[in-house]
Formats: sequence, C-alpha cells, structure tokens
Amino acid sequence: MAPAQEQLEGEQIVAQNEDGTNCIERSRVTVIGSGNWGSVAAKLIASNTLMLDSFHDEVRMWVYEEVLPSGEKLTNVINQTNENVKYLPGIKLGKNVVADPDLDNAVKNATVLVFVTPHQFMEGICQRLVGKIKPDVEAISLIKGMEVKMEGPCMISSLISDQLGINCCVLMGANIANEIAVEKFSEATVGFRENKEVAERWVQLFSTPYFQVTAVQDVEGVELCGTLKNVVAIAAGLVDGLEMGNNTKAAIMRIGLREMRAFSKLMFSSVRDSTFFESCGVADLITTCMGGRNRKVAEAFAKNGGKRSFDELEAELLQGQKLQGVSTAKEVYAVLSNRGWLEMFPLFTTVHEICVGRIPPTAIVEYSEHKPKCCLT
Ligand SMILES: NC(=O)C1=CN([C@@H]2O[C@H](COP(=O)(O)OP(=O)(O)OC[C@H]3O[C@@H](n4cnc5c(N)ncnc54)[C@H](O)[C@@H]3O)[C@@H](O)[C@H]2O)C=CC1
Ligand SMILES: O=C(CO)COP(=O)(O)O
Repeated sequence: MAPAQEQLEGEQIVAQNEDGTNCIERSRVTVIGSGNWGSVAAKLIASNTLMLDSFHDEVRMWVYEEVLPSGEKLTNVINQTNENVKYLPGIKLGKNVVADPDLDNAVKNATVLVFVTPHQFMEGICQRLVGKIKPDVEAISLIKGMEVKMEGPCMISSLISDQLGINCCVLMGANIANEIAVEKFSEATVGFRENKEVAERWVQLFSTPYFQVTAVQDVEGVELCGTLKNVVAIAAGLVDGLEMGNNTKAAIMRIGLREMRAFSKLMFSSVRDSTFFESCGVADLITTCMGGRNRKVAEAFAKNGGKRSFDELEAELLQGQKLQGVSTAKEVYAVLSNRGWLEMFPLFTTVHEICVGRIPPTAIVEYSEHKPKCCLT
C-alpha cells in the first residue's frame, strides 16, 4: 500500500493555506446512494479517509429522502444516530459520514464520486448531475446492472462516463453487504480501463484488513460479472423454492457461469477469461446464489407457484431494498432477442420468461432432448 500512497500524494494538486504556504489538495468523497450496500460502502470509505492524508475526513452520502413510520426524515435520523436505521440498522457508519438529501449540494465540492444505487435510478440521477459536478472528478460504480437503449446495451459505468464526461471504474465482488457491515472477511475486484494509478487509488480507498480489493484491467468483464450473476441468482432461488437440492443448484450455477462468460465475450471481445476467477466472477456468483436477495425472492416466487408477482414479493420481503435480477433478466432478454441469440442462452431466456409469467417456475428444471428452450439441456 505504501507506494500507492506516495504516488498518490506525488500527483496531488498543491493548494495554498491562508498563510500562503503550500499544502496537498485533499480529495473529497461523495457516495451517491444510501441503501444496504451504499451505507456499507460509506462506512468502509469513512474508516479509510480518517487515515489517509490525501482525503478529507468527511464522507458525504446522498440519501434519497424518505419519511420513516416515526414521522422523522431518514437523513435527520442518520445524522443524529450515525446509523441508517432503514437500510442498515444496528451498524454505526462512522461519525465522519454526513447524510445529505440534496443531490446538488452533496456533489458540489466532491472530487471523488462513488455511485451505488439500484441501477434503474441511474439514468435519472445522471441527468440531474449534468453540469453540477467538477470536471476533473474521478468516479467508480458499485452498481450491478445495465440499461438497454435503442442503440443497444449500455453498462452503468458507460452511462456515467458518457453522460457526465468523466472516467469511471467499477468495483464488484462477493459482497453481501450485511456481512461486510459486521466486518466478516470479503474480497472485491476493481475493474479499470487504462490508468493503473487511478485503480490503485480506488484499492486504497476501499481496502481494509477485512475487505481485500484487487484491480484488473477489464472494466467490462468485471461489470458484466456483477450484472449477470443476478440473473443466475434468480434461477438458483427458483431451484431452492422447488426444493430440487444441491446438485441441481450447482448445475444451474455452472450453466449460468457459462452463459455469463459467453454473453460477456459476445458483447465485448476484450473480456478476459481470468476475470471470471476473480471475486467479481465465480465468488460473487456463489455468494449471491447462496445468500442474496435475488435468490430469496425467487425462492418465494417458486414456492407460490408463480402466483404472486416479483414486485409484490420484493416489497414484502425486502422492505424498500431493490432486486436487480428481474429487470436485468428483462434487459438481457431484449439484447438476446434483438440479436437473434435467444436459443444460445437458454438459462437467461428461461429466467426472464418465468419472471414475466409466460412459463411456470418449474420450467427452470425441465429437461428433455425434445424441448430446445429448456435450460438444463
Ligand atoms: N446489498 C448488497 O448486498 C449489495 C448490493 N450491490 C449493488 O449495489 C446497488 C445498490 O444496492 P443497495 O445499496 O443494496 O440498495 P438497496 O436495494 O438496499 O436500497 C434501495 C435504495 O434505493 C433508494 N431509492 C428508492 N427509490 C429511489 C429513487 N426513485 N431514486 C433513487 N434512489 C431510490 C432507496 O432510498 C435505497 O437507498 C445495486 O446495484 C446492488 O446490486 C452490490 C453488492 C452487494
Ligand atoms: O451483489 C450481491 C452480493 O455480492 C448481493 O446480491 P443480492 O442483490 O441478490 O442480495
């Protein structure tokens, strides 16, 4: 870590104190998002900014404001108790985390932006940020998801880069937020495009003894791993709900991983096989299929025979937290359908068709040589 720190400080713009002496211009971090993972990300970063001379201590966290059943505003409660009582109850974020409900104010002094909201809100957030951020800001996306536009699919890091004109790395991994919140050991992967020094700076900002981060030069591969595993997690949850057992679930995960790799490489020929062996790849697939929210809601969907919608079950089981897998399955399906690839991706295709009620949950495990659409063939 020491060399990265030296490089970092060597690169800093020198500012002047009031008495005319030189000092290092410290970076200011704003986290855009304050859900389950957003709050944990703020906690991780806040523990590090206190120790790194090149960062201001304060970490600003933009909160999508809501009124709690007590009648209090979530932002006020976070600032009074130092806890996100709705999305991460029982965990102190660090006294240097400041919740801010005003997006413009939250970003106005930031030189470092960490994006971590459910992916469906990012287009609107980016539109609101145009012209509001400093031009030399560095950004990272922790968001697992993609958008599909008329001109084709767009990863969230590209949406951020294109709309705001800034560089954007990604951080993905086997990162169930509640486990990292209580400081259980985890790993994560930073994906970067060209600038290794910027990637090392992100590694430095996020790494703790219990959160080990490594960087790989494959931004699309890392982001697609994080995005696509949520579709496989829906399939794993369906298998759990159908009580099919561990062998079937392992088969679903293997087929899912194969489709993740094939889809990623068709989308971006630069995607590296080695990325699938990083935390963002096979490890995230395993943890999400074992213990994630997508798995949990899909299990309930299958147990109810597909009679209660994902939206209804999400609201009931997640209490305001958001699923990414159902909308990602729809987005992936749109890409596959537009390109005539549906038959090549039976698992991704089947997951979407189950989610929208076109076929029953049991279709995830129907196998037959005579049923070309089934995923277990
Ligand atoms: N929770 C986890 O364990 C992990 C989540 N992620 C990813 O992080 C991203 C963010 O997820 P979480 O922090 O877990 O969020 P979450 O699902 O816990 O919470 C939902 C968030 O969305 C906000 N929200 C609701 N309506 C909104 C609107 N109209 N505009 C903007 N924000 C709105 C809520 O205030 C809340 O902060 C997702 O892409 C997820 O896949 C990645 C790794 C782990
Ligand atoms: O991405 C995650 C773990 O790395 C969390 O997945 P879920 O959204 O399914 O909980």
